[in-house]
Amino acid sequence: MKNLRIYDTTLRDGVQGQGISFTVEDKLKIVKALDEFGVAYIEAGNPGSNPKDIEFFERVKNIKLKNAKLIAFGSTRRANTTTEEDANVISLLNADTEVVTIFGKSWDFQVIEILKTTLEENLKMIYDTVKFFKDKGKSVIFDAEHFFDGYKQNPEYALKTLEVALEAGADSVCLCDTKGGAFPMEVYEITKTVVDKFNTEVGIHCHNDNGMAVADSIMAVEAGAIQVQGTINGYGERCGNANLCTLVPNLQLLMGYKCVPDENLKQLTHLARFVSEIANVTHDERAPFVGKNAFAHKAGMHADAVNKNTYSYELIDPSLVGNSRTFLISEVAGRGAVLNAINEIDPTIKKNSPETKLILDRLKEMEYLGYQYENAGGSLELLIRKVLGRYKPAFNLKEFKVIVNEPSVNSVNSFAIIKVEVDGVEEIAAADGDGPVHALDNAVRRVLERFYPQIKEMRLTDYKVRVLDSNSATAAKVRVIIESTDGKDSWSTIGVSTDIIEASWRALVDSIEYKLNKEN
Ligand SMILES: CC(=O)SCCNC(=O)CCNC(=O)[C@H](O)C(C)(C)COP(=O)(O)OP(=O)(O)OC[C@H]1O[C@@H](n2cnc3c(N)ncnc32)[C@H](O)[C@@H]1OP(=O)(O)O
Ligand SMILES: CC(=O)C(=O)O
Repeated sequence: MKNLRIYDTTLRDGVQGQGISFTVEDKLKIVKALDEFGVAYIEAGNPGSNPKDIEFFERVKNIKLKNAKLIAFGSTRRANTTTEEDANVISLLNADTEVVTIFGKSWDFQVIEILKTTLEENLKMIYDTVKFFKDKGKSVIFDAEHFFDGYKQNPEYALKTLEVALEAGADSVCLCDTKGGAFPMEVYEITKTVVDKFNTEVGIHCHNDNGMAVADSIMAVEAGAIQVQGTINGYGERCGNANLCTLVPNLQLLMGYKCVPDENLKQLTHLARFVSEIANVTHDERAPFVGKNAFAHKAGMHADAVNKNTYSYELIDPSLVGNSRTFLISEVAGRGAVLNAINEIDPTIKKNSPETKLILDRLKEMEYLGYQYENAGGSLELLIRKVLGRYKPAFNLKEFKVIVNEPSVNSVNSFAIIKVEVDGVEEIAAADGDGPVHALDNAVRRVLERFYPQIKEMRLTDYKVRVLDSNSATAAKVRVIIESTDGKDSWSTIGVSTDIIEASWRALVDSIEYKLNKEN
């Protein structure tokens, strides 16, 4: 099994992505998590860029890393100056890391048009900067910026930049598809040329502008690259960098390369979510391997097959990357899929039992009316209980009234009055609220708490409304989904109606009934 070195740049190229910014504390937490996961290198910032990164490199010295080497990143010296007087170079030195990564231009067009210097001076900038850090005892990785674009237009010059970096003592060279437009077959060919020509460790750093960063990185590895750069969740400049959460499982579990210790791979889903959480970015649930949907089976035939043998529709055992399998129950489900949910309530029911068919038919009728059970597990459980005769309504609604006053007084504009009956006893309560649904929620709790004090433990954590047929304008049907928790469990319930208050009421009743039924 060939060992690869995983080089994470979430804290450097990752923060070049739109919307991504970490505090020093965030960076320290992510460094610890990446080190636990077992990456070889953590490129953690650009000390020549900002005071935050300078503070980070000062504070990170107090953290003892078990697996990873920390890297400070920066450019070659500027044109027509010396390394000693270049502020970026000096900041990089002051970061005091054992390894530095220096990026320099490998594309002649960029040298002329962007650096506005000569091809010869660019080679000197690379040589001087690498040599400067080697003389200071550092390990140096040379990131050949725009290497693939450069190679396609002027291969001699692109190769020369690598040669100069190696002559100056660089310990490895990394080929960058900086503009993110390379195709996998050309990455393979060009990387192979470099691997065959130079006796050094070759790395790959791909951007995703044409959507091929992961494929490109894999082809570079196949051509002999052993250092693989990328970011957690693919964050990075423009369309992002090669996503390590996709790359690592592909390389290690499907292709047989060694990236991190096998047992550490189980941390991957947690790591991906942890970084999303810190970045304050909604986690991509469709992400391969680490998204909630990566092992979610919805089509009836798929769910049936997975129940028989998981190999039928799963690339890997989800637990290998710390993820888990789910079955989504919907109108495209078959008996095999609903059986899993039924068996949680009654394990004696079989796929061929008449109840299974009755539940499936009821589910499909309700989805036809606009219900969607895959995100409403609480209501699904109640539907199953009702068909199985394992449901006892906690109360009967006698009536409710909701009054909306405009203009509102002190932002309270709604009142609700409700009458219920529990075991032959009728009770009435009234409450106000910030809107009609809030008032109704307050009133129903107030009246039911007299019978069921445990309702006090419950609170709503989310309320979503979706218009199902917007072309019916204000007569449109709406779907309300409510999420609730009692501190121990969380559950979602659904209501559908052309009247938003009625749809909300149905979701609210299911939420309360779910709580009371789960305790019986
Ligand atoms: C492909 C990559 O992702 S490489 C990493 C890029 N990362 C970043 O740019 C983030 C950090 N950057 C920064 O904080 C700032 O750009 C700084 C502090 C480094 C420089 O800021 P400024 O001095 O104000 O320059 P500015 O950002 O406007 O322009 C970039 C300068 O770097 C030069 N430059 C660009 N690439 C290189 C290189 N490989 N080697 C040397 N100089 C370079 C440009 O020619 C330009 O120089 P000029 O001012 O003489 O025209
Ligand atoms: C170095 C780097 O981030 C790039 O070339 O994309």
